[in-house]
Amino acid sequence: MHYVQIHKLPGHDDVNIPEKMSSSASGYDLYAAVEEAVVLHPGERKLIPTGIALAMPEGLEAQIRPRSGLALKHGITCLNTPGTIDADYRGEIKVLLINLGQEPFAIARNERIAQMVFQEVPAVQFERVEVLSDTVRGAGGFGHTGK
Ligand SMILES: O=c1ccn([C@H]2C[C@H](O)[C@@H](COP(=O)(O)OP(=O)(O)OP(=O)(O)O)O2)c(=O)[nH]1
Ligand SMILES: [Mg+2]
Repeated sequence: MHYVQIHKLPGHDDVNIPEKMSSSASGYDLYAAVEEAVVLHPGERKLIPTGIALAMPEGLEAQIRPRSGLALKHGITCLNTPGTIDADYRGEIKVLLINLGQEPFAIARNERIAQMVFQEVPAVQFERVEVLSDTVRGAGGFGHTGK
């Protein structure tokens, strides 16, 4: 179990903190902390506040991912998916939504707009070499193994 500190930003006491909607869900749903309903017109993108900030242990990150229901029914997704929340970020978590659908989409306060998944992130140290080890794949990629 990892302990993550959560801070509710002033004026957002009424906004729910991220929540799992089933006991083994991967994602904690994020709630919109918009003051009043925000409309995303087709093709439009907007940064939606969540009213929360986190302090997680070093070695973790949080990913902001779309909700599939919003994507399927309304064409609403995260433009930068998965969004990266760094362990040392202390600002408000925001969600960059885009409307890829054909109809305007309204986001109300306390509506679930995306989900946040925590991941362990290994630290690496680069070791510069002149030659890399051989593999069967080698430099083949981008469809090299067939359709
Ligand atoms: O969907 C997102 C993505 C990022 N962030 C915040 C937390 C993250 O730690 C910070 C920086 O994100 P990122 O590294 O993706 O953006 P950048 O364009 O590289 O900005 P920076 O130069 O600040 O790292 O912005 C969010 O709140 N929501
Ligand atoms: Mg960055």
